[in-house]
Amino acid sequence: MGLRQADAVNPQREEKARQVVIRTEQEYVSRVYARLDIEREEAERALRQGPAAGGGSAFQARLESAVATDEAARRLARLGGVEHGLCFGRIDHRAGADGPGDTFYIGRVGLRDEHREPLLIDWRAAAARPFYTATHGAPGTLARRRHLHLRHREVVRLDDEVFDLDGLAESERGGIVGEAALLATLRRGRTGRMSDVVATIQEEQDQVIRSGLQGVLVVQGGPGTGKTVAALHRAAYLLYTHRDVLERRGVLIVGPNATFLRYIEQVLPGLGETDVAMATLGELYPGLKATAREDPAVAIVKGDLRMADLVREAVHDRQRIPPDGLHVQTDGLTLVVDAQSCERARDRARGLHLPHNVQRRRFVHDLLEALAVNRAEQYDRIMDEPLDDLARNGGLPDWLQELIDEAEDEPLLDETDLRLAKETLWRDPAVQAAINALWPELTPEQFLSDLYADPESLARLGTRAGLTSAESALLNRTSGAAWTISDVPLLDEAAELLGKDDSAEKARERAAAAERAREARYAQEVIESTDTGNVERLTASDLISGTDLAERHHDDGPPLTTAQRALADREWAYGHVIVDEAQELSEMAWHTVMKRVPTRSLTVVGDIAQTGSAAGAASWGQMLDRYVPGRWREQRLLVNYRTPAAIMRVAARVLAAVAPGQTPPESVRDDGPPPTAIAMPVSLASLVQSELSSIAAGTPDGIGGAFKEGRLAVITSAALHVAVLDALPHAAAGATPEALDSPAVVLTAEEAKGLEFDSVIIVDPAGILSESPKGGQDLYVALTRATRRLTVVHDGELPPLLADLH
Ligand SMILES: Nc1ncnc2c1ncn2[C@@H]1O[C@H](COP(=O)(O)OP(=O)(O)OP(=O)(O)O)[C@@H](O)[C@H]1O
Repeated sequence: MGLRQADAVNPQREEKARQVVIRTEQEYVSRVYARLDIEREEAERALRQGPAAGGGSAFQARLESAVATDEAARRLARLGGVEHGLCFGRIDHRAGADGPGDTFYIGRVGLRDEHREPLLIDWRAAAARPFYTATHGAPGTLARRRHLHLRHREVVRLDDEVFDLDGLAESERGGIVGEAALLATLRRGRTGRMSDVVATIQEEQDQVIRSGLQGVLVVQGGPGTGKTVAALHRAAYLLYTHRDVLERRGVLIVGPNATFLRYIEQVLPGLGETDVAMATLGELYPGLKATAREDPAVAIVKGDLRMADLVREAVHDRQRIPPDGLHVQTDGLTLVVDAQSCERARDRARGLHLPHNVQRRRFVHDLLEALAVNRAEQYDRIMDEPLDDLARNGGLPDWLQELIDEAEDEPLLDETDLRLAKETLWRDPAVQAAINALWPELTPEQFLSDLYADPESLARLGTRAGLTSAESALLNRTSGAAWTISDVPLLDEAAELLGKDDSAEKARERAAAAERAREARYAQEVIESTDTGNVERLTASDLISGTDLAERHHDDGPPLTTAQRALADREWAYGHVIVDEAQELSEMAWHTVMKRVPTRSLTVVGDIAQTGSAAGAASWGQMLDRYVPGRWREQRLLVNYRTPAAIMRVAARVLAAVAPGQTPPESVRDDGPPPTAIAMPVSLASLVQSELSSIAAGTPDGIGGAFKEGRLAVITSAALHVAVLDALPHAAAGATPEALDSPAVVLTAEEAKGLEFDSVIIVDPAGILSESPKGGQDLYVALTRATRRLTVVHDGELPPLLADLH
């Protein structure tokens, strides 16, 4: 990692030199903050004042106001998020023959001074890259990398890595100080929220973060290797580097659950990005928040790709032909359309290759036409009856016969007659009911609910989709049961195949489109002519397109961000999608995710060894080859930044049993007490109390104080869950976003996924192992959540996998 302690040759002289260097850096950092304040004030003023008064129409005034407000609000949001640790690094390039090398300060945003000279380089800019990539073996042109540690706006410590002492100017050679910045960061107490690591990104992570936008990047890494945190920094980097595409199309981050999203939600704002869509899998179908649990056996079936065939078969099955033709009673007549005509209408509608509800319009029209013609024929026959009698009795004069013959050559209904007849028929509830029974208009929810509740259809259609009868039977449930996460891809698939008959809506939209295009053109002109002051446009969130703006401000009400619009639209195509804990996604879930990103620009982050979901991935190829055969690239992260080595040694034995091919990541931390095992009976409340005291006692932060932060989790088997909760009345229960704020929380292994705690108490490891087919993975996840302390509480013998515990 290239971290190096300073040699303390003469402590007094070192200290003095250190103080001088800190003072110099303080001056610079104060300038940077002063600049930030000025830019914030300017943005606030712009927001308060709105646009300069000008002539023009009311619309023009509204739009100008919108442009200025939008611009200022974005600047403020961006500048507001970067206060903490604004400037965290400095790089000094080697001096050359023509003079001293360049020095750059690296920070969360780019800032320029009043002369437009760079004051702070955005960490994502190319000029900042050596800060992350230089190593002692390959320092490039760097002479030194310096980490600046701030408390509020005060410089409290510096960590230097010197690559080339000769390459530094004379005045810079003294005062090389510091403890490894990375280790200092890692030793901090947990706060219940993930924070960004922009100051200490490691080289292997930097490669992930700055990997190209195109294609599928898989980031495979063991627990604590920084997959999540690297993926979030990658989102910020991609938005910065490809803002044209990504700001319009948006970036989506898919996380395993709402708690996890809450856990990571501060990272992107801290990096100056506030406009990224975040959703759980259960939220990918707009309007639904599916959280209900699914039986693992059912989840396996629902996650299988054959379900897409079942949904298709079931949609087709709702397009029916009456074997004896259609018979409808109306106006005292029985109208009839024979089976062949119904079949022709169905095939014609299907031939459109459009979604069910859209094809239905064609089918309804054709059947109404057939009914109208049949009605006209019946009327015709009734009218003709007296004449037929006359003809039979030979009483029909020649002139009348001629007239009748001529009329027979005419169509029964002209175009207008036909349209009116269809309209009249459609108003008759009996006609509507008869046609709806053959080809109903369906919502995805109604459709899927009906299907689940119909064992006969499930069995029949399941066979066509390649399901066994046992698998089909597992899908059966009562109508109205709560939606589960495994239902979401099926609802999504149904929505895709059913579509919406939005012809009326479309007509209205077309009428409005011309008007909007005019507004967009004008908005673009306003943007181009708006003076944005001297804030450097360094982050993606600063720019908005004219079309965006016209759309945002078209309706009254609060403007929508790209992320908000994208999340509300099932058919939104994102510019990039990041999937975290991606090993948990089923085939059907991938099917849904891939629909959201037709360009296949994805970052897939996970650990195959941690797959806990019954329908999850056994390998990345199993899930991805179908969509990007041989075209996904994999990057491995090999260093564990979370779990101390002593705990990881215990976890490694479990890993060897559950995923023999996988190597555990190497722990960068080697601190903390060895993990321990305690046999029941034990007072959980006292144990929790003493663990909380241990972590509150704090780890020195290297700055001089002790952290009052620190979190504890009790991870338990389902069997003992209730008993553990009873024993710990003050602990938060379950993975709720609020639980993150509690010092102690009781979780299952599944709920603990992706999270971390200073101290972890695992209760009933044997229970965790036996409760699910992937119990080994669950135990591995539980063991690797601790950043400092691990205690295992067991009943009876310790499982042999944990024999290494004291
Ligand atoms: N470069 C870094 N500098 C400082 N801290 C880091 C760095 N990389 C990772 N960390 C810290 O290590 C911990 C683990 O990171 P993260 O949760 O992203 O790992 P993960 O690979 O997603 O883990 P898991 O698979 O167990 O969920 C976090 O506290 C994170 O802040």
